[in-house]
Amino acid sequence: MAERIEIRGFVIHRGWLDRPAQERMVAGLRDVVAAAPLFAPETRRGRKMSVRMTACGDFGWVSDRRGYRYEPRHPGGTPWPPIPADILDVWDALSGTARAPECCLVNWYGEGARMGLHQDRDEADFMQPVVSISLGDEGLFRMGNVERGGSTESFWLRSGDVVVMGGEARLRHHGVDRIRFGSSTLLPQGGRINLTLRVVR
Ligand SMILES: O=C(O)CCC(=O)C(=O)O
Ligand SMILES: [Fe+2]
Repeated sequence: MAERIEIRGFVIHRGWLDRPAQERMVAGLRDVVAAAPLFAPETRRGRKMSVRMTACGDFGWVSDRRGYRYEPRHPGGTPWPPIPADILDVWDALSGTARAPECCLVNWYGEGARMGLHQDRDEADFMQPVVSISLGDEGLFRMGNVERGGSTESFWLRSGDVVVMGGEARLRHHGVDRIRFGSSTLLPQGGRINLTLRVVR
């Protein structure tokens, strides 16, 4: 059984996926990335984010000088590939909602990549949780408040951990300060993959 840890309403299912399940998930993601190549999103100011991204499902999240938004197509023009069944299984087991996820955002953290503190608020219904799956290298996940600023708490997420951001945690600020590059042997090239499942509309 995976251990359940709750910090500020973020529910961390420690070790939810065993190693074979993680390996199968990574294999499925290779097909996703082949159909929808990773890209480096640009902020509105024209800076490249350090995390590389792609998505699967009905929508993917894109960020460029026109702003942040969900789109039904990859920046290359093709529709996003479907969400693999084993990823949907995690949502079904842990989301606690009857709705199906419409987006699985794929974040790839190489050496030195990070994600600043932010809220996930481009979705229409904040009653729907975001379910986050970690694969590969460990990442230092920081959890803050709904308002900007104030105290934060951090937790090292490991490969196979799943975080459910729902209820009071849904609009809390969170981010990834850094990864421990090379701490996991799951991805031969190193790095960390984070998947976030979301209901968009
Ligand atoms: O990489 C993570 O663990 C968090 C990712 C995240 O917060 C996001 O994609 O919105
Ligand atoms: Fe987020």
